[in-house]
Amino acid sequence: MSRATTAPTARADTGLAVRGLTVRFGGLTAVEDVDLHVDDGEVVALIGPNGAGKTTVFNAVCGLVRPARGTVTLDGRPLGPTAGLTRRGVARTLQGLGVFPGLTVLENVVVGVPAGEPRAHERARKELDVLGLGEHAARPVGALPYAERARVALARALVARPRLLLLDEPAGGLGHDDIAALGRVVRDVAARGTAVLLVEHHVDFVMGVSDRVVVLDFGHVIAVGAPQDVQRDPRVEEAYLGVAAAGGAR
Ligand SMILES: Nc1ncnc2c1ncn2[C@@H]1O[C@H](COP(=O)(O)OP(=O)(O)OP(=O)(O)O)[C@@H](O)[C@H]1O
Repeated sequence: MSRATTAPTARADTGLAVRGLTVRFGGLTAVEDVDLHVDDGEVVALIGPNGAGKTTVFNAVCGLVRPARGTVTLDGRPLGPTAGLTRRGVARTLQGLGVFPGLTVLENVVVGVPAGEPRAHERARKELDVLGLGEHAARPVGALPYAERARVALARALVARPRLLLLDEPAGGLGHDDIAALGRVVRDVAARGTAVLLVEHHVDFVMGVSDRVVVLDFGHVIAVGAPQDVQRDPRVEEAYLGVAAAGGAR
């Protein structure tokens, strides 16, 4: 059995590669020298206790924060600021979903089709059907329960047919059945060759859906490995799972 390790999985020329990422907010070093890699067709979860630096890494990948040091590349080319993400085949969902409550379900998903690509409405309808939202197409998103709104946000990301999908706490606020359904969707997306990076607190979801788990603590990677190996790693138990068992936050 392989053990969880802190060694980077280094293949910088395909997929997402984060190398030596250091981000500072004034005098605070939020993440330091973080390496991670997400290959095509792979689901990688970034976990860690509150304040470990997960969102900071995610935001650096999205171009929302500027690293003090390090690089973020997709297929060997630097990932630029947010505006360039769609062109590079990157789609993401955000905590709080970011859907437009006054627009219909269909309109929200049409927004996700990259500008200039044909048959936007047809594509959006297909995506809604795949995610079981077809019957809600004409309803305002604001009228839907949270779980359906979360699926609209996911549909909007997927309709872009991303080659890299970034999910920020996708299981947050969902019940057991919706989390199971989300897991199936994420695995289907990866099976089509998409690289998936997710930040998530829900340990069972992470363990069920991920090929690899990267554990952050105090801004450093403390373990990388298959979910079952990471789960047994004493450093992780101490830093994260033990904390989660004791109540979630430190
Ligand atoms: N914009 C900011 N300005 C100053 N400090 C920040 C900023 N964003 C994050 N931090 C700090 O950086 C560290 C890492 O925060 P981050 O939000 O990345 O952690 P996290 O693992 O995502 O936490 P959580 O699970 O609570 O979302 C924390 O100490 C946090 O207070």
